[in-house]
Amino acid sequence: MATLLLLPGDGIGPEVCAEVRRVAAALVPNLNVEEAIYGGASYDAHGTPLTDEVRDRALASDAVLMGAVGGPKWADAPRHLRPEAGLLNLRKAMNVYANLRPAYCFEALAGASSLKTELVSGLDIMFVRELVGGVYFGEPRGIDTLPDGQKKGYDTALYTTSEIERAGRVAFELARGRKNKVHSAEKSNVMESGLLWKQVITELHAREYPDVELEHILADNCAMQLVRAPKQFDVIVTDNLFGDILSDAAAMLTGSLGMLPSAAIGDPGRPGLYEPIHGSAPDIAGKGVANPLAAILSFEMALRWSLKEVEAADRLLAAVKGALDSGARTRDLGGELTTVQMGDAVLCRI
Ligand SMILES: NC(=O)C1=CN([C@@H]2O[C@H](COP(=O)(O)OP(=O)(O)OC[C@H]3O[C@@H](n4cnc5c(N)ncnc54)[C@H](O)[C@@H]3O)[C@@H](O)[C@H]2O)C=CC1
Ligand SMILES: CC(C)CC(=O)C(=O)O
Ligand SMILES: [Mg+2]
Repeated sequence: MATLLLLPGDGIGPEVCAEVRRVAAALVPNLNVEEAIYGGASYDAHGTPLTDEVRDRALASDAVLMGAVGGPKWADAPRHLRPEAGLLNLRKAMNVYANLRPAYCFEALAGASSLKTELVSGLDIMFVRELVGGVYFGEPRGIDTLPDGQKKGYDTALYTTSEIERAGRVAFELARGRKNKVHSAEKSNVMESGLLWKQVITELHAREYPDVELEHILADNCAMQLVRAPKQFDVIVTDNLFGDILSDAAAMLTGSLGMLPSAAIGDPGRPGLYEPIHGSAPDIAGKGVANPLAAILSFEMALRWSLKEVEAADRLLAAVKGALDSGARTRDLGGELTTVQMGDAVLCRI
């Protein structure tokens, strides 16, 4: 029996993960769903956002699905003990270096926002965000006091050839099964790590993927093009920081940040880490109004990528589509459904 480890985390994390639990029970009753405490909740209970025990359970499971971590309550915790540090440490420990973030617009939502229907109808972008390197992990970093009393805050943006290559490979492979086009986004005009990124992707493309169309794009232009003409993109491969920001922006093309799931994968055979791309949303936490679809769709990705339950994944995707087609909308989508009611709308179609 396969094991899914649920890490609900903080804020709306437990609310959206409760819906995943209900969906999992109805859809794949033979799946062993376990749960563990993590993030700010773990810091409160154990003094650390990620205990060794939870890390080891994650590594031993078939897939991990987390809600979200963080919030103002832990803003003053030491940097290495903040909930977000627990998340970074888990990603690193699991070595899930490629974060797939699909910005897919359900047809029912294409005309629902203030965005023009023709801009987003049929939108289907796959971000491949490098997830365990770059400026979120680079050393040295810190805040030091200078001799004149000023302070200096600094981070290190660092990539190696192999880190770029393995993310690039995932992007090119994915593109081959899609529209065969990769945009590589960086800032090679101002950053050395960006220059290396461009060189390595260029060489990898020439050597192993000449059949795939490759275009290099500066990350700031990419942000603008995502808003201007998003359907020009198929696969976008980019670093940890730009991928974080560009995918949040693209979420709004799909209707809401509450719609975008993600799959973080590493080497074949290793467990994947699945998470909605949104955070713990402290502004709505505890109100029961969060959109659970990003978490439910992250479970759909777990079924597809790690648990090899493709038929169940297809059924779940159809159920989400059916719910949206019938007009089910949480507040972020302009409706009035609660988190549980949106869960019900999906469940009754499974
Ligand atoms: N993967 C993770 O665990 C992440 C954690 N964070 C953490 O979350 C905390 C809050 O960060 P924010 O900047 O506020 O970003 P956020 O993503 O939590 O929220 C941004 C806005 O989107 C809304 N939103 C997010 N998810 C939603 C959903 N499912 N349904 C409806 N509305 C939704 C929120 O209400 C808020 O107005 C911070 O501590 C941050 O570090 C942020 C991003 C990712
Ligand atoms: C460490 C996370 C809080 C960074 C983030 O926003 C994300 O991974 O989406
Ligand atoms: Mg983010």
